[in-house]
Formats: sequence, structure tokens, C-alpha cells
Amino acid sequence: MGHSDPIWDHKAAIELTKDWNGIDQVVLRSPLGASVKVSLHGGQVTSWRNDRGEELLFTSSKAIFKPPKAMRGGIPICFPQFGNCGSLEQHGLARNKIWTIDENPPPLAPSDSHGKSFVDLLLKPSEEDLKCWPHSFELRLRVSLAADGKLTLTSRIRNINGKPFSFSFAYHTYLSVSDIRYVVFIAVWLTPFFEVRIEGLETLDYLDNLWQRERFTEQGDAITFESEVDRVYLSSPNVIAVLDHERKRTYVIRKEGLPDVVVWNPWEKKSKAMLDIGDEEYKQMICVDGAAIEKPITLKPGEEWMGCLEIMVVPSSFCSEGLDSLSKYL
Ligand SMILES: O=P(O)(O)OC[C@H]1O[C@@H](O)[C@H](O)[C@@H](O)[C@@H]1O
Repeated sequence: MGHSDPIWDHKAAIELTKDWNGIDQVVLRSPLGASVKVSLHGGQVTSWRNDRGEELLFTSSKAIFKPPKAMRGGIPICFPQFGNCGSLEQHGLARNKIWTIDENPPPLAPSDSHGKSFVDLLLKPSEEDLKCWPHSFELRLRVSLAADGKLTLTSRIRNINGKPFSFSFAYHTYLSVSDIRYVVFIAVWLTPFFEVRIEGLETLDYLDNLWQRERFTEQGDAITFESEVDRVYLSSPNVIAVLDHERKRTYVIRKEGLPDVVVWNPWEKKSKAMLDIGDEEYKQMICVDGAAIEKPITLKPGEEWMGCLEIMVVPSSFCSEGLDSLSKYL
């Protein structure tokens, strides 16, 4: 755990508390009052607030905060499997395990900690895990909060010894948005625009989980929401944006080592069938995950992979500044 700015009070920046289940969680704070909560259950970020105290991640009011299942919201980590593409439990084992705090992590680039509050977590397989997935790995996660409120998650996966292994990975990021169904009419153009849209995935190929992972090509301008969506966009640009006109804010997302983007919203029928999400809550959330799914990552003994996700929230007008311009906030 650390904070690299000696002027900022270390104790105020990082606090170890218990979550609702009595499981350890780490609270990171920025000098201006932004905060992040990370539970040792799953290494899951469960809250990210800006300096006005507004929650930026979605958590279901019906979320079940009880191990061994991950709670519905925040940023669960999917590893070593995404979805049900494999023999493991849905989305792999990492999100359902108790992680530890890594007091002595191998160094990262100075930019990963400079001016930030951060914590390093570690997951190693138990004997039980090795029976389901017989690979010696170390999964390290650094969660950091910058002074300007930017959230960064850096994961490193190392093959400790033995045989090569392959895995998929995703930061299953639940963003909190205004009603995704809303349409606004701009008087000048008289064209309907959705209040919430994703930019950066136009013209990409995607695998549609609602069509047995068949491959399609995105035709629309920006991605908007009118029904259930469950897609893996392939080989996307490293910066994408989620615009929320109603709340006048844009999530700018940059990823490294994570070529794919999962976009998921369960919509009405599926939400009603799920125990841990309110019937109407699908309107207030979208999952936009930085992921490596289509081409699993393979590590030989001793090799390490790194996947990083940065999210910044910036005030926005209705018209996007364009992704190149938005990148300057990261
Ligand atoms: O209910 P879970 O296991 O958290 O998964 C939620 C959803 O996660 C998405 O990422 C998957 O693409 C969906 O198919 C899945 O339904």
C-alpha cells in the first residue's frame, strides 16, 4: 500500500477497513476527496467516487454481498476464463476468491504510483484451485487513484513454473449511467440521439453472445441501447469513451494489453430472471470491459503478462470532442 506524495498524509490516503461481510477492504482517497474501495474478496473494486462524492460505478441494490459469488457491480475480475467458454465456473475463479495484500510487489513503472494512492493485491492458487485449474500462477493487481480522481487497474499474471498455460481476462466494469433508453431530439438536426452511447467501437467486428458467438461487423455510428446486448468487440482502439448526455459526463477509458471490449446490458427480461439485479436497474448500468478474450494469452514458465485499464470521468457536452482529443485527459 502506498502513496508517493510525501505532502499528502499517508494515513488519510489509504485505510484498511472491513466490508459489509467482515472481509478486509482497502479505501483509497485522493487529496480532493475522490475515493475507491477495493475488497479482498475477488480483488473487486466496489466503489469509485469523484470529489463531489458521486458514485461512478454501478452496484445493484439487490447485489448479494456474500462470498463465494462476486457481487453485482463495481469491477469484478474475470480470470482465467471469460463467461462459460471453458470448464471453470462462469468468468473463472479469481472473482470468487479471497486475495491478500501484497506488501512487497515487484516494481512497476514510476508512473504507476507517482502522485497516487495505491494498493497491491495478490492471488495465488490454493490446493483446491489447482484441482480445477492445474497451473501455478501469481495474479497481481495494483489499484491506484490519482489526485485528479483517475482510477487505474494494473494486472500482472506470471507463470511461476511448470507447463505453459493460456487464459482469458476481463475487467468487468459496471458503469453507472443515466437511463440508457432515453432519446433526445436536437432541434437543429431533428434527429434522435440516445443519451448514453459508446464511441470507439464503430465498424469493428464483434462476437455476439446472443447468437452463439457468431461474428458480425458493427454498422452503427456509436453504440446505443434499445435491447439486450452481450458482445465482444474485437481488436478495438486503446481509447474508447462512454458519453452520458443527461449527466453531462464522459468516461474516457484507456486499456493496454487488452485488445477486446465486452459490452453487456441484460435488459428487461434477463434482469427479471436474475436474482441479484433489480427489475428496472438495467436502465442505469452498462458493462464496458477491457478484455483479452478472442485470442487467449499464453505464458511459458517464467513469463509475465500485464493488462492495464485507466478510467477518467470528464465533463462533457452533447457532441463528443472525439477520441483523440479525449485521450488528453488520461
Ligand atoms: O452473471 P455474471 O456471471 O456476472 O455474468 C454477467 C454477464 O457478463 C457478461 O460479460 C457476459 O458476456 C454475459 O453473458 C453474462 O451474463
